[in-house]
Amino acid sequence: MTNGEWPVIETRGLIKTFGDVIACDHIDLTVWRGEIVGLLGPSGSGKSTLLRHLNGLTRADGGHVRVLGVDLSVAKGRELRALRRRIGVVFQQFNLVGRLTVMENVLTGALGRVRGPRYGIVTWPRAVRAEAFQHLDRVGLADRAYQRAGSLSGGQQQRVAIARALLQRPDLVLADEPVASLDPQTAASIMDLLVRVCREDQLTMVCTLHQIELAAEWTRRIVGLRLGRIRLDEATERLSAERLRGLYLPDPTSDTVTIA
Ligand SMILES: Nc1ncnc2c1ncn2[C@@H]1O[C@H](COP(=O)(O)OP(=O)(O)OP(=O)(O)O)[C@@H](O)[C@H]1O
Repeated sequence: MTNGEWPVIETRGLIKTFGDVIACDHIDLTVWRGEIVGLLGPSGSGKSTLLRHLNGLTRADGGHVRVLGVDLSVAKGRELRALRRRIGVVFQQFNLVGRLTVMENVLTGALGRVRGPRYGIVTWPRAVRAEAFQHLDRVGLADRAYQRAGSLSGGQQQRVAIARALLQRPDLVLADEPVASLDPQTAASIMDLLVRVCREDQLTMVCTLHQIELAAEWTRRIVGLRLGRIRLDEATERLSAERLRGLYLPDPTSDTVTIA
């Protein structure tokens, strides 16, 4: 699919091995600006490894990875740090500093553009504090700004993590199983929030998920991995539940998934 825009993510022949294990096996993936992509596949199929390549945390053994115009096969140092500032990451375990307030956690999202160490909320520029507050409001936690982050529920902590990612003013959001630690109802509300803010801010998102139902409901396109290979890549509305479940069949020889 193309929409006349430039690709935010482009991998060509991406290979990553760990000893005998081929975690990424010739992955060709193009993601266009504004797309909301669900990355599915059984445990060990290579989802996290692929995501780590997109963030420049892992370097490919072969092939090319280009993200937001940066060639990650060669980028390092300042260029890599500048790229990472444009990528908001949302983790399964939220990765907040529990003893700090919600507001202080959100403000760390601006560390890439506000120089110097910061000790306490008032040392941050007023405009950044206002922006952080706006994002807290968007995620529904304006009234919790001065509460310790560690005292919040899992769903609330993930909302704080989303506000922190938004304060980065990212172009791309990478979400690695953002709802895996949450109960079904909270998981749905977090997916709703993530997709809503991405649409509002015209952000591109790649989100690994374990729940087929959530991917079917909240993503526009599903990329399915199995044994390090892309086994399906289609608009979500065209994918039947049966084909999606096929990704998870235990025996590869009985795999009924159509290779895209
Ligand atoms: N640092 C590493 N060292 C050795 N093997 C690794 C490393 N990282 C990943 N692997 C292997 O690469 C394969 C893909 O792992 P990866 O974590 O990307 O899968 P995944 O689809 O994200 O799994 P899960 O859904 O369980 O998180 C697995 O066989 C895994 O054991």
